[in-house]
Amino acid sequence: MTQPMFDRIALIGIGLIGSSLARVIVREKLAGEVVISTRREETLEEARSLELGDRYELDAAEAVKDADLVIVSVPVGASGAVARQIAPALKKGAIVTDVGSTKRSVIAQMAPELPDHVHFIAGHPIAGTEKSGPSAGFASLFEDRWCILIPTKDETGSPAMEALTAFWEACGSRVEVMEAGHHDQVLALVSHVPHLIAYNIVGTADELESVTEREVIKYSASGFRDFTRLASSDPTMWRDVCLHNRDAILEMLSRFSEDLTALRKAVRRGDGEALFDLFTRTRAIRSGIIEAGQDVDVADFGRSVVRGKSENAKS
Ligand SMILES: NC(=O)C1=CN([C@@H]2O[C@H](COP(=O)(O)OP(=O)(O)OC[C@H]3O[C@@H](n4cnc5c(N)ncnc54)[C@H](O)[C@@H]3O)[C@@H](O)[C@H]2O)C=CC1
Ligand SMILES: O=C(O)C(=O)Cc1ccc(O)cc1
Repeated sequence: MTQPMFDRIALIGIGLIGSSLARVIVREKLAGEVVISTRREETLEEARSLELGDRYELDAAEAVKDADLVIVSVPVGASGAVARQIAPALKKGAIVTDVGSTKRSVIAQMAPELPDHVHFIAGHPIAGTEKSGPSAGFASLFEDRWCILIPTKDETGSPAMEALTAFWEACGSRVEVMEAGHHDQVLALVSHVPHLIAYNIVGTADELESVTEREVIKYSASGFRDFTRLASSDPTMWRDVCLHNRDAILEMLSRFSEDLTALRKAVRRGDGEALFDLFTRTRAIRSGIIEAGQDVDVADFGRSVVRGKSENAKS
């Protein structure tokens, strides 16, 4: 029998992401033992009844003892508290990582709490759904998805970095290394602001007195349905994302508002040429993404979009 990649993996937080990791770790036999910890007893019991791990601990410090890899999968606002809790129990040489949707804040919260004798490498799988909780996860979630890693200290090219890269690749992902600030800008544009737009449009529909709820349900075409899917995402997770990537989100929202004002003006003036030009440009971006399939390079996509260009997809 081949050796598992890690003797013991501790998963702190067992919602959509933590439980998907648990499932793929078991399927791919990536750990000798999987230890699961979460804050609430009911959630831990749910994980136990789903048989997601080998051991279940309410105390996160107990869970990380002797673990070679610790993956923190909690709402980003709880990262500092979790790091503080686990710090005294971490094994020398352990790899500590996370999956949070924002990176500058998570690193600022966790790095000062963790001892020098561990390797802290922040992470973010760009894979998810609008669902949450232990039963929402599935083993194939990370397949053909990008996972962004952000080495802290001098982990670039280190054995820990190589081991974590190999771990994500075994989960089916492609790994890209990125700087935290750049990650936060790119994700503000391609994920955080789109979620805010969805929350906003669904909120607007909810408040519009001239349109009944029945009509919204009855006539919603797939475009609006897509918004309702995003807007049903977990409120705690998205509140934390907004609070912890504030600057980048505000910057992208300003750009968005400016462009929306220009679009509004084109509609008001009946400027068909401006509307046609914009719709042609955006259609090309979509085709580029589809043609490139999973070959879209997240960093390139982000860089070009953040720069405001559309040469985003590798062909
Ligand atoms: N949902 C998604 O599509 C994606 C989420 N992420 C990130 O992954 C992280 C986890 O998200 P999900 O798994 O979707 O959330 P979830 O709501 O499904 O699960 C969160 C888990 O964290 C636990 N938890 C909350 N506070 C805790 C604390 N103080 N100590 C210990 N456990 C605590 C909860 O009990 C639950 O088990 C978040 O940081 C999110 O930004 C990253 C990629 C995709
Ligand atoms: O459900 C969707 O469409 C998503 O966008 C999932 C998602 C949510 C948050 C992330 O940080 C990454 C992926």
